[in-house]
Amino acid sequence: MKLRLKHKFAGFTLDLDLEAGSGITALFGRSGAGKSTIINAIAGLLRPDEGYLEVDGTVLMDTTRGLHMPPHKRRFGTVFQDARLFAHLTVAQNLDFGTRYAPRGTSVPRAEVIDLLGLAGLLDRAPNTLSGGEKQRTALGRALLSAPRMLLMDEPLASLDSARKHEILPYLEHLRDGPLNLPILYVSHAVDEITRLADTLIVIKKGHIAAQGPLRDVMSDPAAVPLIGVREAGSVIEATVQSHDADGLSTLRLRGGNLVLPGVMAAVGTTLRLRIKAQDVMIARTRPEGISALNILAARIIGIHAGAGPGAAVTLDVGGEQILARITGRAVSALGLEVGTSCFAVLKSTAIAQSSIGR
Ligand SMILES: Nc1ncnc2c1ncn2[C@@H]1O[C@H](COP(=O)(O)OP(=O)(O)OP(=O)(O)O)[C@@H](O)[C@H]1O
Repeated sequence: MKLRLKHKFAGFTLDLDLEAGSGITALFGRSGAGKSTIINAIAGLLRPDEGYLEVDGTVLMDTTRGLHMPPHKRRFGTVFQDARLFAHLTVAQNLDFGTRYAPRGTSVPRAEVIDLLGLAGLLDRAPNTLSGGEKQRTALGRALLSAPRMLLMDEPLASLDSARKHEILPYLEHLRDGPLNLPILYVSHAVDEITRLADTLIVIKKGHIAAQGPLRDVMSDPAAVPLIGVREAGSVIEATVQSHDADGLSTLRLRGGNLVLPGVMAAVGTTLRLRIKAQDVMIARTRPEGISALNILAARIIGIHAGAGPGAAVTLDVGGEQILARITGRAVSALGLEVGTSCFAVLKSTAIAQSSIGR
């Protein structure tokens, strides 16, 4: 789905062309970058001084022509930070409300949505008896049942505590990978959430697109480090669980070797995505010995990007997989690192947090 969006307010302008295929397209950016305004503008909830919105060649809004398609006709399903359920209706009745908005001739199988979101046991409950995660699942179900052309989600997990967040993430992964094939535009400022969920990443800065592309490409692009934030930046790689070992560690196979990590819950054979923060990767010219770090991967340097400060982002090729390391410029000089240098990436087992492991 292609969107062309331009909205002008006093003191703030949104101007972007974005493309979102099926799966999750994450909108990421600093506070005030314009992420929520983009969601509200697409949904039709704003009255800008000047505004234009085109979706797959159809103009939904053009203030120069006095055109402003109302929100319910735009066919976008919305889920916000607060679930915004109808308090006087049960979960089932809230879901009915979604169905009522589905355009004639379209329908999303209700049983499938209830099953996908685990709502079967909650249907008779009132919203004030639900946990935060259950409320969000209901809001998501209601949005899905309106048969939207796209789902707009604005920080849907931001008001949940960490346990509730981890309870709902698998539902979002199933929605992403499931049969509904719905494009989802997903706003979050949490990098761990985005690296778990997104297929495509769009970084917003001051109402414009600063970077966009497949999640793994943007995350491993050294130029994107300042946009993501130096502490959060890092590559996303795929690895397959090979064994769960007797000492509580698990061995994962990636293209360029094995990783040994704690706390991996997935079954042997499962392919997972892992975020490896650039600041957790060290580089050695020769294979280190007598070192406690269990993960030592043979690598070759394919890019060095000096930062504005003392840091440098080094892109490593590890068996065809790109891993980003953030080290100091001083270390780059001291080790004589250049593009083409063969080296070793060194990673502590505990460097990859449970929140950085997704399906
Ligand atoms: N109706 C409006 N009139 C004028 N300025 C607006 C209007 N709506 C939003 N803005 C401005 O747009 C900018 C972006 O705000 P927005 O809430 O979209 O950012 P955000 O990226 O979602 O931030 P956060 O992560 O903090 O929610 C802000 O400077 C805000 O003041």
